[in-house]
Amino acid sequence: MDAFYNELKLSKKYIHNFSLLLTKTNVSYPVDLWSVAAKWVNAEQVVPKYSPLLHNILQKLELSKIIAADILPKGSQLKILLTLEGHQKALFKPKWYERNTIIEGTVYSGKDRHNGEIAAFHLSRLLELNRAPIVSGRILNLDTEILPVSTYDLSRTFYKNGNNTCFYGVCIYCKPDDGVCAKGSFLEGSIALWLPNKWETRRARHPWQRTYNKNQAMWEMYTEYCDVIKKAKPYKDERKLLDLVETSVFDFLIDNGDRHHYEHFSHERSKVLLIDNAKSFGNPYVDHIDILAPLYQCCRIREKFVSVLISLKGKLGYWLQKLMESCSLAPILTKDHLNAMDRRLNSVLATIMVCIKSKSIDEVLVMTRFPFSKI
Ligand SMILES: Nc1ncnc2c1ncn2[C@@H]1O[C@H](COP(=O)(O)OP(=O)(O)OP(=O)(O)O)[C@@H](O)[C@H]1O
Ligand SMILES: [Mn+2]
Repeated sequence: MDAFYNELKLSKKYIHNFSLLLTKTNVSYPVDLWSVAAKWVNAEQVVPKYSPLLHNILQKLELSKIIAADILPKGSQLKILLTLEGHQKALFKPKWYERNTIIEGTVYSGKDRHNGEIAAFHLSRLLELNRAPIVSGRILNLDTEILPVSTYDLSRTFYKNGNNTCFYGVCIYCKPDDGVCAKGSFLEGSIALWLPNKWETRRARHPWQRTYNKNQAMWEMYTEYCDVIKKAKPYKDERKLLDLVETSVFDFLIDNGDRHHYEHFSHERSKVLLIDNAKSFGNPYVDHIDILAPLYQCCRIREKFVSVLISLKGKLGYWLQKLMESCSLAPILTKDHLNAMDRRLNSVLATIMVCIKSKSIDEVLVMTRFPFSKI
């Protein structure tokens, strides 16, 4: 680690105290936790850096009474839009795979990994990005908690397979012969807190989007692709590009090669949000280095983010596991997935080193701390 600090000429005074992320409070007075979470949201982040009430909000997601269940007419994957007591919306993504299932094929193969959605939320905190909606885990009783409060559009997709309750929902890829089945009535999944309506989101095509077919995308053919993107309108202001570089590191660590679009708030200073992280943790023995293309093609990255990465070197799996320990569905990731993240983090740091060696440290690291720019 010292070698990295020395080589990157970063000051060691920026020590990141990851144990503060584990702080919890026992609130003995009534607090409207949904309002607390709503007030956390601003153009730059969805959760604060340290939030002792986060644990209470995660628990509330796990335990709140469900007052309505509906389809979400967006996206290609099966999910349920829930309304929880207190009129809080939440998005449920069902479990399709066991924790140790290895997804073979392309980087975007397979169905959603609900545990990946949970792990990604905690990783976003650990990396101090704080831009992923709050996600916990929950086991739903489809027969008693969902069906009685379901809209017709959702309930008409329910069916039985033996003793198991199943449904196929409404989405681009949702089909009657491709439903998900509970064990009896019980279905595990991730549950994400819906962002407040006043924070309107916009969707943009990711410049490093895959073609999802045998043809190569522009970014796969031209090593100078970043120079073209830098001149395009949304990226002339470098902040968005630096957000996408951070997103690429985040996605490489979780092995998400499916960020075809990204979302941000309509607010002009909005950072890129980390919504939809479920196509992750498919195979712990494979690293898809091309997910890092925004990093190695642009060779620009915020220095503050690099200092977090260095502090996590060799400890990323350990800390992530610690943050996820109190989740009701723990363990969330197998040891192999946690190890894979540490291995991938080393590749990220090596990539940054290569950038610095081929350019210069000042060209690669973007200073964001006072008294530097506001990027
Ligand atoms: N927690 C949330 N708060 C607010 N909006 C959300 C939240 N989660 C998802 N959305 C919205 O719902 C859309 C669909 O969700 P998501 O991307 O997770 O589904 P998907 O089926 O995997 O989509 P795709 O097929 O595009 O990959 C998102 O693009 C976003 O606009
Ligand atoms: Mn998706």
